[in-house]
Amino acid sequence: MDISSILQGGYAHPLSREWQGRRQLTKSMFMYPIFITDDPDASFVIESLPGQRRWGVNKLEEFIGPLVAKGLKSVILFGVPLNCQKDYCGTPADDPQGPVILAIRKLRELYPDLYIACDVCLCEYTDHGHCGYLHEDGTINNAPSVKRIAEVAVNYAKAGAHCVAPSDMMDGRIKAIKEGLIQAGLGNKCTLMAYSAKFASGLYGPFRDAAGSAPSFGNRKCYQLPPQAKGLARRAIQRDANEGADIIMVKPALPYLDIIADAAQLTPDHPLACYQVSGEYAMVVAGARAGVYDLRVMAFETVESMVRAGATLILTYFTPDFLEWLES
Ligand SMILES: NCc1[nH]cc(CCC(=O)O)c1CC(=O)O
Ligand SMILES: [Zn+2]
Ligand SMILES: [Zn+2]
Repeated sequence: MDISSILQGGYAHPLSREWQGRRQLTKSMFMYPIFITDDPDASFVIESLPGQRRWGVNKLEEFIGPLVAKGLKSVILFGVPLNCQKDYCGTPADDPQGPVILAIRKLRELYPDLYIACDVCLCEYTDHGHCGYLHEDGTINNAPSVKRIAEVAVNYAKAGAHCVAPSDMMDGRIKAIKEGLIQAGLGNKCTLMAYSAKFASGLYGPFRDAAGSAPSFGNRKCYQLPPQAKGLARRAIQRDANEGADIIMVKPALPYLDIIADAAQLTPDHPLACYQVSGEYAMVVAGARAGVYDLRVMAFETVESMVRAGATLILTYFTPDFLEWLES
C-alpha cells in the first residue's frame, strides 16, 4: 500500500481516535514520559527531574497501577540501558530482552487499555551518544541511521507498542518507518508520531542526565533545528505529514508556541502534540520552590498556553499531577 493511503494507523486505537479533535483540557490529553531501566527491580530517584524515577520492569505495577486508577491513558517509554554493551549502531535499542520491549509486553498485559507509545532513538544505545550512525569524521550518516531507526520502530510495534515516535530528526525517517510498518502488516495498527519540529534546546539537560544520553563529543545542532529556524520547522512539519506521520509534534513546547500555532495552521487535519521537556518541567518546579509562583497555577498556565496555541496532546512529567488536579 502507498503511504498516502494509510489513515487507519491514526485511529486504530480508541485513544488515538479521541486525539483526532479536542480543545478542552482533559486527562486523555496527557501522555506521561517514563524511564525504564534494565535493572528489573530499580526505583531510582533522578536528582535533576524532581519526582521522576528510573523504573525496572518488576516495579511497573506499583508505579503505573495507581496512575491508571486515577485516569492515566497513555505513556511514552524511554529506555535507560545501564548494564548493556553500547555500540556504534545502538544494538541494545531493540534487544528482545531489553527494558523497552519487556516493558511494552508487561504494560500491555497489566493494563490492556493503556496506550503505549515508544520514543525511538539511538542515542541512549550508541557508544558515542548521538542519535544516528556517524561517518568517520563524526558527522551523521543519514541513510544507515534511517534504516536502523525504522528497524527499531518496527520491532517496538511488533512487541505491541500502539505508537512509535522517532525523536532523532534524521531526514526521511518517517517515510522509512511508515513503509516498515506497512511491510510488517502494522501500517493500519500503529500510530506514527513524528517529533517533526525538534529544536536544539538548552532544555534537554535533565533528560540526558536521566537517560544517560549526552553525546560523548560534539552536539546535536546538525540534526536538531536551530531555535530561530521558523522556516525549517514549517518545512519539517509539512515534510513529515507528507511522509505519513499520524501525529505531528513540536518540542520543546513553551519557547516554541508560535511553532505549535504554525503546525496547527499547516497541518490542521492532524492531531498536534507538544513536549513540555525535562528542562521546562524542572524550571516550573524550581520557580515554585523558590516562591516565585504556585506550582499548580503555573503548571496549568503553561499547558493552557499550549492548548491555546493548538496542541491537542501534551507530553509532560506533570501528568501524574494533572490526573489529581483535573479530578476536582
Ligand atoms: N533523542 C533523544 C531525546 N528524546 C527526548 C528528548 C528530550 C526529552 C526531555 O528533555 O524531556 C531527547 C533528548 C535530546 O534530544 O537530547
Ligand atoms: Zn536521540
Ligand atoms: Zn560515510
